Amino acid sequence: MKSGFVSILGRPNAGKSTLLNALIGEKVAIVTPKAQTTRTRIHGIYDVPAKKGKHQAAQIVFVDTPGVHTPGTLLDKRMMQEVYDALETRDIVVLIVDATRNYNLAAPGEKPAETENEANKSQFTKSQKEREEDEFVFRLVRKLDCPVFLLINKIDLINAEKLAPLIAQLSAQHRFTEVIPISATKKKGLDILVEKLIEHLPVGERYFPKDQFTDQPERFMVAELIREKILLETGEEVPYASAVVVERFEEPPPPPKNPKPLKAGQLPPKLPVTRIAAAIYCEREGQKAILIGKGGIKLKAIGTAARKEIESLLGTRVFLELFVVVQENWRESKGFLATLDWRNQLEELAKQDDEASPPKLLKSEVSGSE
Ligand SMILES: Nc1nc2c(ncn2[C@@H]2O[C@H](COP(=O)(O)OP(=O)(O)OP(=O)(O)O)[C@@H](O)[C@H]2O)c(=O)[nH]1
Repeated sequence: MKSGFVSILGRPNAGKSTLLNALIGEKVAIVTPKAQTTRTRIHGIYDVPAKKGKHQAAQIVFVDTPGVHTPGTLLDKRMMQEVYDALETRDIVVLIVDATRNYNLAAPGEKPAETENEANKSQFTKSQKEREEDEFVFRLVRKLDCPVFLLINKIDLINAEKLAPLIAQLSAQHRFTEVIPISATKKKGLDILVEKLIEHLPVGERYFPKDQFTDQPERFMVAELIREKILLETGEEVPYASAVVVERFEEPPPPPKNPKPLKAGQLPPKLPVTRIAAAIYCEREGQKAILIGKGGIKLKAIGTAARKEIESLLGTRVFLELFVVVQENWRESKGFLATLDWRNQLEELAKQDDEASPPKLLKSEVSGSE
């Protein structure tokens, strides 16, 4: 069989996480219309059976990455480090671009052209920044020594006649191994993508068990689902200044192995309950007030929406308690950012298990529960 790592690279909002979820067929990464939704590398594992006349069996480990952007805060720098790490440990890179955007790129090796709209300073800054970031992404892929695919995403949103010039323009940026137009939401072009990826993957054994679809443990997916609802429910700077840490995750006891058959008219027993407490961190009192909302209405909306999804993820009922904590300037705190990293949290939990003590609760203030 074939196996290997495929890193998904692109600007914020290009559709990386949507593509990952579409390929895996499960919600592995959260998706929102807001840029910079993804903050860490996330592995989605796709075990593909052989298809006669098309491809052999394969295990493709897709690595979703944060969107490539100019770092402002220390958090941004860490997000970009996640991108670089994903580029180092890969067999293939897929660069995903948004077909609805305009690309005004300098040719490889050429100095970027001057921006056209100097009269409108805010417009200037935005388009200049976007162009610089686009050019940076293409420079990144030009340094790679592995196959790089260009995926032109969101083709469901553009007129067909726009596609050929876009392909021609972007193909001039690099000698891409494949250029494939796709729609991640409509699942268009994904079969050919998988087929071509398998063609270019090395021969090798599975990296993960056959039935595993992500390396991300449940409790961290739970934290991400809560963060997704914060992103969807709040505006302005709140989504970017928020972080979620699951502080308590109490699974119900396993169901009896040989349950008694139900008697006529007897209702099935209620699903067991998972008890979860999570802290939502923000940077300022004002953000905390927004997150809680008048009379706790916002926190309740976040909790309700998150609970529903967590229940379907875990297959149990869920009691979800949310806390809002102000941690000033956490995006610039090296120590705090390290504790947010779920891989570090896993190590910490493993240590606590060794010492047979209950999971440590971070200091937090109770603000609402669902
Ligand atoms: N119409 C359409 N929308 C898409 C498609 N792919 C993604 N989107 C939308 O684009 C937005 C961004 O998608 P994400 O998957 O979160 O993008 P991302 O590249 O992971 O974003 P970051 O986490 O910011 O790096 C969401 O609103 C998606 O629903 C597509 O093929 N067609």
